[in-house]
Amino acid sequence: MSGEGVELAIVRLGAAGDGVAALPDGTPVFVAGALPGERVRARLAGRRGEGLAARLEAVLAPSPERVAPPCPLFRAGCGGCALQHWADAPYAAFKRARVAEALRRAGFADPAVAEPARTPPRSRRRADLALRRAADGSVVVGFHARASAAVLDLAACEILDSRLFALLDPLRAALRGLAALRREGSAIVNLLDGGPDLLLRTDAPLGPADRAALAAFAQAQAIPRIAHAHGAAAPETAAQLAPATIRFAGVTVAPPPGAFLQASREGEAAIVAAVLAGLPERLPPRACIADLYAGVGTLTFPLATRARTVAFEGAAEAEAALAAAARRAGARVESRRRDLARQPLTPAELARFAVLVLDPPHAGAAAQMAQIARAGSGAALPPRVVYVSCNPAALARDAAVLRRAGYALLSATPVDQFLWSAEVEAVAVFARGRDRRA
Ligand SMILES: C[S@@+](CC[C@H](N)C(=O)[O-])C[C@H]1O[C@@H](n2cnc3c(N)ncnc32)[C@H](O)[C@@H]1O
Repeated sequence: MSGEGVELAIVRLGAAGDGVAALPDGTPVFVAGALPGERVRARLAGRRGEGLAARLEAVLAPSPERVAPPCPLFRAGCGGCALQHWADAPYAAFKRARVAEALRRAGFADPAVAEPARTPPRSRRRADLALRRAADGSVVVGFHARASAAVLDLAACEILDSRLFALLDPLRAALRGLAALRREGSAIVNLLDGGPDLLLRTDAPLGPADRAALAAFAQAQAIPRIAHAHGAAAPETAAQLAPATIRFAGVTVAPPPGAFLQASREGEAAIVAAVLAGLPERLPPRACIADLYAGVGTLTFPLATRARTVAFEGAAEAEAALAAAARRAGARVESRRRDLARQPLTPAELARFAVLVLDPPHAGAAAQMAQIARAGSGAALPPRVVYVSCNPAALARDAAVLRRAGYALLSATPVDQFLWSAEVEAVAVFARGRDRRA
């Protein structure tokens, strides 16, 4: 069947942002670049999950919601964006619907889902870029092409913060002479308060000449820190001109190279605002908040302005950065390094907290949710849960556990942090027991 040309009627958009049609036998077909309501010609290109993938060849009847994509690389297939060709109103409604659908799947019949909090173009302050050395020795720096291992050179970009985009040309020039980059690598760049923090991962070790070149590059571009890792090894600092720091609720944190940050300042602000709005209006003086999957403290320090907060994080370097920042600032924060997949908080541990905040990775918080399920609906559990999700499928699974444990859904706020992608984040607030009726 692969290679066959077909005409398809697109009925909806799938979770990855592809148009979805059905073959006469009901098999779903996923067509990147096609929009709901369109009739398209496509070529079948192999299996994809339960269905088939197809390459878009022509839009025979375009949707009135189709718009000209703002970035020239979008048409070339850059994987940084999936939905630039869709009008803003249906695009925003799609993001909201993904969150509503996840909560419905969790068993909340008519979920109250707010309009998405939006983030502007050119505001992405964290990017994981692929590096490929070309045959002529030049280095391609960019995102992977959609559904392909190829890397598209980022000659234009509508999502990256312009300060990061401006760094790409000098980065290409610096990498051209870097012996440690033989064929391929990656660059994670985080825009911190003092400038871009760069973590380069390459396929050969760094020699003395490379170190000198990176130091000169850092100097010329006012980059506070460049770290390097060879393959999967732990990063080491290659050049440091100034402290690499970022502030959360007035607390200065020194994150490790490549640390997780919310993707944009605006996204972080929207998530923090929704998390704080999800706390009970009045917290008793001795109330304690648990912040699970705390990273370097993006949510912890804002939460600590409202009550004593205990942060749990599995990555050693992130937890150490959070703990050191809390100590220096004298914040109402206790920090614990803990692998929550192997050692989730038990029902007895959870019972001491007035609020449980969770911001798990993409896979969700299955082990932690199993503890909540184990506690049963009569057990003492935190009366309030604030769940920060970056994956509607995981939200659906985890919210279903909360519902069965007696939690009601109070609110849900989608956050569109990954502009023009199909991703959507959300802050969902749940309450139980007396708090449920408050
Ligand atoms: C989505 S990030 C959230 C970080 C932080 N809340 C923030 O807003 O920046 C998820 C965090 O979970 C941590 N994590 C992943 N798996 C974990 C585990 N099994 N136990 C504890 N932490 C884990 C990651 O290191 C990462 O810091």
